[in-house]
Amino acid sequence: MEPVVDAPEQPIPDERPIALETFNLSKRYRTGFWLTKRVLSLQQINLKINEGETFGLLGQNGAGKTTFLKTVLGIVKPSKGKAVLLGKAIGNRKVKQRIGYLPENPYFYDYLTGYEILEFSAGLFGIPKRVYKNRINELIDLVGLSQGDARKKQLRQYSKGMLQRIGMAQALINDPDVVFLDEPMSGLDPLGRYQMREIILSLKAQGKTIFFNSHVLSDVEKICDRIAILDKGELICQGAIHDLLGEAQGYRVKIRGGNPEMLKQRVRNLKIQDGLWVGTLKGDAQDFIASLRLMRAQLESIELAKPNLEEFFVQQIRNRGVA
Ligand SMILES: Nc1ncnc2c1ncn2[C@@H]1O[C@H](COP(=O)(O)OP(=O)(O)OP(=O)(O)O)[C@@H](O)[C@H]1O
Repeated sequence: MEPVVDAPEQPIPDERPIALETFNLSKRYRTGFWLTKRVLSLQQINLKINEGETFGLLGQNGAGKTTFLKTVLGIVKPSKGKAVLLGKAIGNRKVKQRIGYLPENPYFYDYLTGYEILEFSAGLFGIPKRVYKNRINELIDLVGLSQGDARKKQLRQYSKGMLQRIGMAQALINDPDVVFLDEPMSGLDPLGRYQMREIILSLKAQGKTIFFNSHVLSDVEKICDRIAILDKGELICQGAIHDLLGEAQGYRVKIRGGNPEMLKQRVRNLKIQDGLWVGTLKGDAQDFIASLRLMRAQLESIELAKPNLEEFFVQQIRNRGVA
């Protein structure tokens, strides 16, 4: 009789259709007076985002986040590689009808009022008046500009936060399936950030695919299903936040006494807290415990700790010896 062997556990495939996929997407800018200098802003990026997913692209200043976004939207031409958005190559007109985009620093005709700029955008999409009248009112409400006379004010009288909100409304005028947001929280005060998060979460609840660039890692952690980190144009990791943080977990220790130089060799982010050394173990916990006597240290506590996204981000960048 054949021995019964348990089938190996297969990962459950994600059945959702792919909203965006890039294949070795690369961008090299030419700069300098004679355009002889080259900046490699994106290096062979392979990224996949499923429909209905909220995806955050993280990276330091100049990492290539905006370049990535502009490249997949067809605003910037890739030097190599390709991207497929909603099943079509970059620049497809029908696809453009189904996407919304909030640039990092949106430019508006600032003599138009909030209502007029939305009317103008609706016109660009060919949305009939009977449809856009209601939609504009709903959007003005959604982005929190329905109070007072904001809709009637010219945009030159808007604050940075108000401009960001009207930019968000503009990005949603065509009721897009995929929304691209470049630093949507930038320039917002804490209440504004909270409201922007709520708007993004409501779009997520409607099943829209949301892609956004951000520096504000606490927001990303609250909103995103998956993230990727770009560093100097290279993708250094991507995955579900839960999985990435889970893999990066380590032991957090509290230690009494001990030689700080020796402790630093074994404990990351070592600092003093309430008279104890505190940090995260670099290597094996058993080895560390065995070496405590040598370091003249006493272990007060040891616990499994998941880093938050900010710690994870810093760790990833440091591991590349960049930060
Ligand atoms: N039009 C351009 N011409 C030349 N170089 C450019 C151009 N746009 C961007 N770059 C360069 O490409 C690199 C990536 O820039 P990008 O704006 O994509 O980064 P980012 O991650 O969005 O930065 P930030 O967070 O500061 O907005 C930088 O070195 C930048 O100087």
